[in-house]
Amino acid sequence: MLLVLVGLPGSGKTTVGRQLARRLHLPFVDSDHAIEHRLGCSVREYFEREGEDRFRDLESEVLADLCQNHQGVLSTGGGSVLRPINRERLHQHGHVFYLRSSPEEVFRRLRNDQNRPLLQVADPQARLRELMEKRDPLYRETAHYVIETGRPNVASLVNMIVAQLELAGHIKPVSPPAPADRPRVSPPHRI
Ligand SMILES: Nc1ncnc2c1ncn2[C@@H]1O[C@H](COP(=O)(O)OP(=O)(O)O)[C@@H](O)[C@H]1O
Ligand SMILES: O=C(O)C1=C[C@@H](OP(=O)(O)O)[C@@H](O)[C@H](O)C1
Ligand SMILES: [Mg+2]
Repeated sequence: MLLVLVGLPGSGKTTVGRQLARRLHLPFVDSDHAIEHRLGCSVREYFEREGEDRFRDLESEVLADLCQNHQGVLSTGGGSVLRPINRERLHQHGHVFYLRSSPEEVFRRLRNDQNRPLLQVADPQARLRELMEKRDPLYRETAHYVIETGRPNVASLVNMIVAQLELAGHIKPVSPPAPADRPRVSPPHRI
């Protein structure tokens, strides 16, 4: 089984994907990490040195390989949906979850992050709004499920994905998370 996460940079694909894999006892891979492993340098470095087209070529190759050979959770890079062939492959091989975040929310998270080459511009918030406008339909086209990442923390998002998979009959009901992974509930709501 292949579970795929797509969404804007900063929507939580890497973080949520890793926790989801841990929860379901599945192998985890992030396509950007696989690319970095092949290159021996960071995505940002390669992107800036060789340009976006070269990066997208490599990204397509790595995604094709992972769609064929990886079983478990696959967190993608935010631009994985740009090429139609990637969208088709991901949709066909995986159960795809779109972590849908607003540009404002993502901006708050990534304000001080220098690893996203597309956001190293004078007005990253405007850039994120452009990315959202262009990519939201592409994420939707690729995905089987849309998960709104508004308020929930990482553990709650993992729970939502697990619940969707159980409901669709793709996995058997899994045991509740270990205490450390459980979403925190503030005291007035504790039962
Ligand atoms: N649901 C969430 N709530 C709060 N912070 C989050 C959430 N998801 C991710 N983050 C934080 O946002 C940042 C970007 O997350 P990351 O997983 O790298 O996103 P992506 O892989 O989609 O670019 C990280 O610092 C991460 O800890
Ligand atoms: O949105 C994009 O085009 C990109 C997102 C990045 O991954 P994250 O979505 O994990 O930040 C990374 O693949 C590269 O910098 C390009
Ligand atoms: Mg990531």
